[in-house]
Amino acid sequence: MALRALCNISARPHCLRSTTAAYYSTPSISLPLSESQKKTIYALSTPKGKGGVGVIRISGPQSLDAWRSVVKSGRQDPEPWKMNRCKIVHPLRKDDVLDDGMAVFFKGPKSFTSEDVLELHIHSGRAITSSVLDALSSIPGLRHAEAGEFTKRAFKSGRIDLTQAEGIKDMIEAETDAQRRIAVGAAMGISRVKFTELRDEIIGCLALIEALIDFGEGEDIEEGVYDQARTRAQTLLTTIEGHLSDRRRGELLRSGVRLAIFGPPNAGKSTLLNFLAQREAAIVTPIPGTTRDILELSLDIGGIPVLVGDTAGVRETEDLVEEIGVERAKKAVQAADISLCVLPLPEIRPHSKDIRLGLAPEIQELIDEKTVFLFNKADLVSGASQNTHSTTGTEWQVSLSTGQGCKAFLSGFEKILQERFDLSFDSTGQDRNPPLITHSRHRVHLQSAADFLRVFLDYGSQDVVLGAEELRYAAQAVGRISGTVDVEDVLDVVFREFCIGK
Ligand SMILES: Nc1nc2c(ncn2[C@@H]2O[C@H](COP(=O)(O)OP(=O)(O)OP(=O)(O)O)[C@@H](O)[C@H]2O)c(=O)[nH]1
Ligand SMILES: [K+]
Ligand SMILES: [Mg+2]
Repeated sequence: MALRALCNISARPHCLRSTTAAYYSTPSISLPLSESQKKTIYALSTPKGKGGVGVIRISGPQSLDAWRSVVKSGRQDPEPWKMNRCKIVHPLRKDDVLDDGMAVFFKGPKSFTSEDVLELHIHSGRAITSSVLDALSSIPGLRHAEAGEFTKRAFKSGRIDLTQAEGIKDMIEAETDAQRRIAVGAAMGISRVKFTELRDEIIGCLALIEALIDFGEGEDIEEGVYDQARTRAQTLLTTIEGHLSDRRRGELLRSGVRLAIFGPPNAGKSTLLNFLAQREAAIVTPIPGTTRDILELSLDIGGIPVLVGDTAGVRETEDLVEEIGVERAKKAVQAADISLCVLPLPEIRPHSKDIRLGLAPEIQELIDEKTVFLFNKADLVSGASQNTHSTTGTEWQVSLSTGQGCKAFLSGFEKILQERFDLSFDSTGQDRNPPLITHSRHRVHLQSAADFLRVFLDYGSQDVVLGAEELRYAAQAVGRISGTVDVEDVLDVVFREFCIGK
C-alpha cells in the first residue's frame, strides 16, 4: 500500500507542485511600495562628526537625477559601480562647490536596496555634511530617510529576509568577537537558509497530506502517505526541539551573559571586578561591607560579552543599608547565567575536602550548578598550590594582590564560558555549531511551529483536513521568522531599532 501511495504521488508531480508547492513556494518577497515609500531617500550613513570620510547614501528612482544635480565629474552620467572623483555642488548654484570627493552609482537591482543607489563619499565634518544634505533636500522628490529605511527597502525588494536585516543591525552593534561572528553569519543568510529549509520541509509534509486529501479515500493510499508525512514531521519536530533546547546561547551571546560575583565580605570580590575590568571601577577597602549596591560592567571575556555584577558581601547584618545590598546580591546571583563565588583561601583551608562545609549557610544556599569558585588571597597561605581544590576545572586559587594564578584562572574561566554557552571553536576559529535562535522573536515562532507539529502528530490521523491546517500554521509560524508572511506587523519591531542611514 505504501509503495502504491508513493507511485501515485510521483505519478502526479505536477498536481503536487501546482496545489501546494507553488502556493507556499520559498519566498521571494516583493511587496508593492506605497507612494511615500517610492520617493528617493537620502541620509548620512556614517556617524556624525569629524572624520576622514563620511558617506551619504541616496536610494530610489531619482538617484540618477541626484547625480546629475550634485555630482560634477568629467562625465554627464556615471559609470555604474565605479568610483568617480568629483566635486559635490549645489543643484541650484553649480559654482558653489560644497566638497571635493568621490561618488559611486549602483544601478539597481545590483545595489544594497535593489534600487538605484548613489553614494557620495565626502569629508566628514559638520558644515560639509549639512551643506550636502541641504543640497539634496532641494531636489524635488527627495526626502530624508527614516531609521532603518535603506535596510527595510532591501528587505521589501526580497534581497534580504528579516533574519539578515537583524544580522546587519547586530553586526553594527557587535562589541565582541562572538557577537560579530553570529551577526555576520546571519547577515550572510545562514539563518535564512536554515529557517527556509525547516519551512520547506513542513511544506513537504503538507504536500503529502494535501495529496491525500486530493486523491480522496477511494484511491486507497491513505496509510502509506500519511505515515510518510508523519515520520517526516516527527523528524522535523525533533530538529526544532533541538534548536529550542539551546540554553538560549544565541540570545545570551547577543545580549550578554550575566555573571554575578558573590561571596562573604572582604573575600576580594571588588578586587576581582577591577582585575577583570583592568581599571579601578569598584571601591576596594579592608573594611568588610564596602560594596553595597550592585556594580555592573559590560566586559568582553574571551570574546564573549559578559555583564559582570559585583555584589555586597553576603552575611547577617544589623545595618539596614547593607541588608538591602545583601538582598540585592542574592537576587543577582539567582538571576545570573553563571555565578562566581569568591572565597578567602586562608579561611577555607581547613575544610578543603568539601568547601561548602566551612561556609556560612547564607552563602551555601546561593551555590548551585551555575557556580564556579575562586579561592583568593593565596599569598596569605604558605604552600598554596593552584590545584589543591581543582577537581572539576571550576575552581581556581589566586592571589589578586600578587597576580599569582590569575592567568590560569582567566584562561580556565574563558574556557568554562565557552563550554557553558557552547561556543566551541575549531582550529580555524570557526564556531562549530552557531546558534540558530539569536532573537527571542525566533524562539516564539519556532515554539509555536513545534506546538502545531505536535498537534498534527497527535490528532492528524483522526482528521487529515485539520491535520493539514496544523501543518499550514506550522509553516506560517516559521515563515514569520524570515518575514515571508504577516510581514507588516513584525516590520516595525525589527526596523525601529535601526539607526538613520542604515
Ligand atoms: N593579601 C591579599 N589581600 C587581598 C587580595 N585580594 C584582595 N585583597 C584585599 O582584601 C580587602 C578586601 O577586598 P575587596 O575587594 O574590597 O573585597 P570585597 O569582597 O569586595 O569586600 P566587600 O565589598 O566588603 O564585601 C582589600 O583590602 C584588598 O586589598 C589578595 O589576593 N591578597
Ligand atoms: K571590603
Ligand atoms: Mg566589594
